[in-house]
Amino acid sequence: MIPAPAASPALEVSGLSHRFGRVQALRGISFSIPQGAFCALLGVNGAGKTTLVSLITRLYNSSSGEIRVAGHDLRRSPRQALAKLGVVFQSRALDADLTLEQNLSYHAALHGMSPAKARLRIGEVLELVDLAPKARSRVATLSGGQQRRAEIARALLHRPQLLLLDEATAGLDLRARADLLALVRRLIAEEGVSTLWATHIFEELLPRDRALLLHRGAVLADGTCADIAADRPLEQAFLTLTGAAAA
Ligand SMILES: Nc1ncnc2c1ncn2[C@@H]1O[C@H](COP(=O)(O)OP(=O)(O)OP(=O)(O)O)[C@@H](O)[C@H]1O
Repeated sequence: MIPAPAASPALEVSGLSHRFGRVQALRGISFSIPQGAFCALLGVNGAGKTTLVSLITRLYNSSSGEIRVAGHDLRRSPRQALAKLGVVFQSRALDADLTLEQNLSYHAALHGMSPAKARLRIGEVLELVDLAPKARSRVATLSGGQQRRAEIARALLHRPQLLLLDEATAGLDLRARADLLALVRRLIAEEGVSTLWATHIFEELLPRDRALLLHRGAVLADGTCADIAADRPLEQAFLTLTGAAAA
């Protein structure tokens, strides 16, 4: 294995394509996310967001192109690349009948951590997501927002450099959404974790946030929300851009 250069971007995607039978879901897309950055992934239904997330998590193999996580090529060094990746899926990955601590111990063991290391790290991640007092609570007894934070704690166990969140705030109330987003922004600032955040909720984004707008499998815009919005509300810019591209 060739060691990754120290200052590699958290994620580099180049010339990535994928097709499902006759449907070309991604058409040679390229972009990169530097270390310690937040990037929103936007696009109408069917734009290719889930396909992109599935290729980065190696659920599917791409037909062509390259994905590098923290400098590690996902095809040639999958173990090293995936070790740098934490994922929060839309669906739940924690067992609701077990306590938070039991769930995290199980996932720490999957990452090959010794019980002693796991205990330490579980304490750290629960502090990070403000759930330390809930360690012995069954996941089923946590609120929706707490459960999403617990999922983030799970995703952080192995100290990833890139956190991938697929509509992590879907179904949460306004307060829980704001708290979750504040947590992710704190992780970026304090832990240097980069984030790719797939969302349909524009109010979550700040003008300075980077956004990648996918449309029909291609990158339609890549820049700050302020640049993409160009003096319009972001939502209106999104509708105009995707409408014009569809015409
Ligand atoms: N398993 C599959 N088999 C066939 N076609 C698929 C499959 N998964 C996705 N597609 C097609 O690939 C294209 C991209 O879909 P994808 O799910 O990546 O979009 P999306 O941006 O995630 O949409 P949404 O916001 O609805 O989740 C669409 O045309 C979709 O119909």
